Amino acid sequence: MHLDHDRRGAVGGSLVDGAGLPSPSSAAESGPRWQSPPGTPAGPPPTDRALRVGVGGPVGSGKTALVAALCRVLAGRVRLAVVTNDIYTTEDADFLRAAGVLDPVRIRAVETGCCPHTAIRDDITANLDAVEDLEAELGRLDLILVESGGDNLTATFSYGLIDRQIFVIDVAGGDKVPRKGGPGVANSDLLVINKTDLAPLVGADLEVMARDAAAMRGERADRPVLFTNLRSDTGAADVADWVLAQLPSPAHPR
Ligand SMILES: Nc1nc2c(ncn2[C@@H]2O[C@H](COP(=O)(O)OP(=O)(O)OP(=O)(O)O)[C@@H](O)[C@H]2O)c(=O)[nH]1
Repeated sequence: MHLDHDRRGAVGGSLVDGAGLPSPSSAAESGPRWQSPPGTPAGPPPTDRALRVGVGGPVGSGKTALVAALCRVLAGRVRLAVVTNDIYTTEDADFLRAAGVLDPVRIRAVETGCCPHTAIRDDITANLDAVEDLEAELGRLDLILVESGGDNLTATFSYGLIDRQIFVIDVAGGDKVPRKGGPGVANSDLLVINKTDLAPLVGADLEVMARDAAAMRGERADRPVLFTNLRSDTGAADVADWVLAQLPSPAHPR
């Protein structure tokens, strides 16, 4: 398989056959240290409340761009709301409101005042309050996206807050990032590798990233890897399809 710089694909899933990929690099060959033990993938989707999907990843990887893209695709198809997290501001919520991707009343900002991972993993109270407030005010929802503040490769969500988690990394840091591993790269329900348009500028090899991500994640069909270029929305529809596939039943109209 050849991944050109503007093409999205998947490994560990059904969208791209990883059979033609080069063999794992030596770093990945030693085996993922963060791979989920058998039996710990996300459970069945809830049927009595909205599906909660966390979007996490390093600073600037494209989490807000992905949430905006998902809102553009999904807002007309499901009853959707968004919670954003920033440390000291409401920057991401303000961006989404200004972009007009979702009715502003459906967007709630959490100011964590602390390291982003604390608010999505250690003390999830503020985020749970925001999610429950949205559900109380807006009535039955199908989907709530919870965007974490930008953190690092160790930051993942508590499954007490969300039902599925998307981890977003980007190409700008070089093609070494997937083989550095960490729980987001190895264990997230969906790994998104964004900014494929920057690959030629930073000398990143997308095939290496695909191969190392697959090695870290164990090439599980239920936990794919998708490549995106959110400058041009390339791949966003595939992420949206993955999100829709997590819902318990056919999406309700808004
Ligand atoms: N070239 C390029 N730029 C992108 C892409 N996706 C996002 N960006 C830009 O990258 C910057 C950071 O994007 P955000 O979506 O704000 O990233 P984030 O992960 O939400 O950032 P934090 O919340 O600060 O951690 C912005 O200037 C985006 O316009 C992409 O696919 N390609």
